[in-house]
Amino acid sequence: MLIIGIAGGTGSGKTTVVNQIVKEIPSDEVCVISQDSYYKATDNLSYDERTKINFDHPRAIDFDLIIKHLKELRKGHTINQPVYSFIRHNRTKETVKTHPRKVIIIEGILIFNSEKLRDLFDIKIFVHAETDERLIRRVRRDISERGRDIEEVLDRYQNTLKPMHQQFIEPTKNFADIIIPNDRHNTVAIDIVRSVINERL
Ligand SMILES: Nc1ncnc2c1ncn2[C@@H]1O[C@H](COP(=O)(O)OP(=O)(O)O)[C@@H](O)[C@H]1O
Ligand SMILES: Nc1ccn([C@@H]2O[C@H](COP(=O)(O)O)[C@@H](O)[C@H]2O)c(=O)n1
Repeated sequence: MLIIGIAGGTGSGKTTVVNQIVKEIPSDEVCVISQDSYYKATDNLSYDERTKINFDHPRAIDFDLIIKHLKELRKGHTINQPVYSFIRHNRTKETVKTHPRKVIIIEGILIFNSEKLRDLFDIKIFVHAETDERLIRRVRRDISERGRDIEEVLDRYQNTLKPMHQQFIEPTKNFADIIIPNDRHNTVAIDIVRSVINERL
């Protein structure tokens, strides 16, 4: 079994890179876990209170549950991965059965922040894109897919996202084995990652 962690700032292209890697691997040999599924449940808060949460700070993430689930998968057990709603800013009641596979990929902005989690990764990849490129992608994606408007995205960017990126995400690039420059679609880097996976399996 090979556990691959893919970190990088919001909009850097983590999900896109994961999809490119996964499409070349038979579906019964790979599973994907998203850190976004593991935002802490906040049923005790009102919607207005939830909109004020700093989602780019490590304390927003249930690292204990991610680590527990990865260890379960490593033992060959199926897990119930939570499902998160960016519209409601909360976990839903649904879960997705995620089965153990030869290759387990986990992606998220803060996954290199926890030492205990980092220690579970066989390969650590950081996806890099310039700040302005990430902001442009984030504006487009959050408006079209996550039910946001331009004011929401820019306020969040200025108040939490940018300072948290500098404090908690960018420094974790130093933990990476491979850094993928992703200002443009980087097919060479994806090919290299695929070869590394094939070699290790
Ligand atoms: N190399 C790229 N060039 C142009 N657009 C990209 C690139 N990589 C990702 N995108 C686009 O940017 C947006 C955010 O990408 P995504 O993979 O969701 O980022 P992340 O998971 O890191 O937040 C998506 O709309 C995606 O299609
Ligand atoms: N309710 C939420 C929860 C998180 N976010 C933002 O999502 C970003 C991380 O997801 P990516 O897919 O972009 O890596 C993070 O920057 C949070 O600000 C949100 O907007 N709303």
